[in-house]
Amino acid sequence: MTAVLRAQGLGKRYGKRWALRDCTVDIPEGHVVGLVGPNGAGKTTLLKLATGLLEPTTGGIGVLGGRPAAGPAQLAKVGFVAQDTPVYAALTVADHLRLGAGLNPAWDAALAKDRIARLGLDPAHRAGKLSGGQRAQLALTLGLAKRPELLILDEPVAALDPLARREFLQNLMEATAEHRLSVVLSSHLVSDLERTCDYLIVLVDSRVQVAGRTEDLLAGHHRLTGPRDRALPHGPRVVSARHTDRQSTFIVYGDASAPDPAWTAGRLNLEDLVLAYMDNATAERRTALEATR
Ligand SMILES: Nc1ncnc2c1ncn2[C@@H]1O[C@H](COP(=O)(O)OP(=O)(O)OP(=O)(O)O)[C@@H](O)[C@H]1O
Repeated sequence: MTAVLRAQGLGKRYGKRWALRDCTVDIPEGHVVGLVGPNGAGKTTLLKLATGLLEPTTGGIGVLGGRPAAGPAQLAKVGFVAQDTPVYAALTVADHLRLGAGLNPAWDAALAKDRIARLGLDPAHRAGKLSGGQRAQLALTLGLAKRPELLILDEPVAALDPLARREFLQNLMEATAEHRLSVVLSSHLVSDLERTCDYLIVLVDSRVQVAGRTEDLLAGHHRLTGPRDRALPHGPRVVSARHTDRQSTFIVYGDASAPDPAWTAGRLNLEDLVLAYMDNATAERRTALEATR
């Protein structure tokens, strides 16, 4: 199966500071991939490397078997909606659709027209006069109507109200099922990803913390709760640890069927899992900082 995105030792540095480092992922096609992480984690950097808007400092990245932005055929296969959902302020909604039709060989005029009508956008309206959310919807319509094989969306729902957010994510899932579309989208909101994404990448402090199919990740991680003074069973890898005076709670990856009855194993939801990896990265940063003092 073709990898929709394959990165090997990928890194991007600005001056002395790494925006992304040691990124090795291999994402199969046909997924809605959620890229989640806090502000400044490196999400936009990874997405821009995938679209060819940035060149790597180290390593390499392949998208749908080609080099990002390598030529017209590669450009036609990948749609990208940037974080600020750029549109041309002086052009009308209809102008944007005409532009899309002129620039994209696989343009789906019916999809674009239908989506604009369903959103209640006036084709004669100038884009500069649309609300932030309406501009985002216009940019997203252009991305979908391009009929790419891979649609890359940087924070696509940030400007949308809750109803529009749910409808857009629903549309995305339908489009992936109908048109062999793969999607990579970034978000801060795990609740959005939980409903939509079947593949997850957690990025914190410029490094990929974990990546994989969400159902595999959820099946493989557990919460182990037990007395503070009791040793943790051997086997599973500890992702994060929290302690009170009497009790310890570990998020672990691996077989958590502990023979010691003092430990209780529980399942996680996606938010617990993401927060555990963020927690872990924060604790590591704190330890590294303390070591330099
Ligand atoms: N052009 C640039 N010059 C210098 N540093 C940059 C540049 N672009 C990004 N960075 C830095 O690289 C790091 C990663 O930024 P990036 O925009 O990829 O994060 P992000 O996860 O998308 O954040 P957010 O969720 O806030 O959009 C940050 O520390 C940022 O300050």
